[in-house]
Amino acid sequence: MPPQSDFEPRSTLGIVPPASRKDPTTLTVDTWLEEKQDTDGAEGLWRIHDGIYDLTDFVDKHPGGEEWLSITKGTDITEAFEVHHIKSTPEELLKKYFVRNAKQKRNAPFTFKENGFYKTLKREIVKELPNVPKTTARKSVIIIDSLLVLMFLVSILTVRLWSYALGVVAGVLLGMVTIASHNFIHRKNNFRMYYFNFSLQQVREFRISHILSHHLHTNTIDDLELSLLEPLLEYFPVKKSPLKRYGQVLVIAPLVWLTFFHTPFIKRYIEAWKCKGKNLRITDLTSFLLPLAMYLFGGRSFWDAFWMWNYILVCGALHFGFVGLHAAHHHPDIFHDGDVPRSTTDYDWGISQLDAVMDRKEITASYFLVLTNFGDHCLHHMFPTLDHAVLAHLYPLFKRVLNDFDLDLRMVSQWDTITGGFQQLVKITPNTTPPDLRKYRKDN
Ligand code: HEM
Repeated sequence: MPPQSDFEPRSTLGIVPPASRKDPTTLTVDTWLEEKQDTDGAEGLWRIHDGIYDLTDFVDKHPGGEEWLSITKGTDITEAFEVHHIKSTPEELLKKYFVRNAKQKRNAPFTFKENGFYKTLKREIVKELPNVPKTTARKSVIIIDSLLVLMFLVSILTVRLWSYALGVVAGVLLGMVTIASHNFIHRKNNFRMYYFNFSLQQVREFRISHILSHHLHTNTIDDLELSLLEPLLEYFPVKKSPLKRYGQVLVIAPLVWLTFFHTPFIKRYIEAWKCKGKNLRITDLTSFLLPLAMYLFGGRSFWDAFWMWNYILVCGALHFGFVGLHAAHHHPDIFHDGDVPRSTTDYDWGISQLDAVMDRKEITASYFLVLTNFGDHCLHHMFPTLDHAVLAHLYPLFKRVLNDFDLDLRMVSQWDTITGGFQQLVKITPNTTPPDLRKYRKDN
């Protein structure tokens, strides 16, 4: 493993972060992918566990889409490979592309042992899936499509009636559509994933920062969703002045939520100017369908529609930012890199997810809330290609496997994750013991 440099926090998991982690002026999803090539020991090809694979001839044939493989060339895709496939066909196919054993140790301590927690749970899920009614996933489609239509109608009415109150409703609908579209981004390309672009964010960037980084190395120094918030919001338990600790909670956090949609958009276009548009996609144009409809059917000038669209974006960003950052990952009892981990050499990836997630009782109780509030978070992290409506059927089985391994899914209240998020922001002392999952057992 390459030596760790002087980053703060030093990863207690032994992960070497990308070189530009501490430099917000250069850290982007693209520099992260590029710099992973220096730390992952993939020898210019694709690394899975300790094998090097040449997937060049397979990239265009990949049933999940070409993009997943083309953007990850030169990196370690172990976790991505393990969690995005439910059946064993990809493993069989992979053998054909083996080139040699890797020379370097993996830059992460996560393992997927056959009899370990994650692989056992996956095998049980494969057995259970045929019992889930085929029509289950339709529920998600009906909800997201209805929300989308409502969002367009309310946004147009916001301009027609020139109502800032209605703009707040349109913003909340935009936030909900954005969150619900996340259910579709983890799979092979499909048109509903582009609903995400109405928020000015971009599917391609999200697939890197959220899916390939945050989902796989959650709350570690390699989690781009945390690094991209720094130095404004620091969720890792690092040294901070009192001004910074409380300033983050009272002033900076609300400002970050308000600009959650505009900031990545502006950064993307600054980057596009530098790289001659290589980071842009024709599908990004979907972002502008909402303001176009507001202008065409709103009955007011272009600038009026433009102004109201931005107002709706800010309201939607506030909703999305607040919900997203208080959904599941931040609480003093949740593992953040810098805390003492469960293991630095043989850390079952599924257990690392249990350590980095808390689910919320009120949200899990309603499927509408699950889809629009990043619910069923732990199961979704572990099986991201399964529709959220399918995940709802898997809880009895999940609980059984958890019991067999004497593990727990921490179920808390929404209030706990909101207050926990703020407590984590002011926290400066790392936890000296690994997460105690049983602490919340009585609440289940
Ligand atoms: C970065 C690594 C990879 C990612 C993120 C990824 C992602 C995906 C996704 C999202 C799907 C569609 C699943 C769905 O919509 O239900 C898929 C399907 C598939 N992938 Fe991959 N993949 C990766 C690497 C590979 C590799 C290396 C192979 C084999 C050499 C492979 C073989 C397959 C096959 C055979 C399917 C269709 C069958 C199935 O879903 O089990 N993938 N992949």
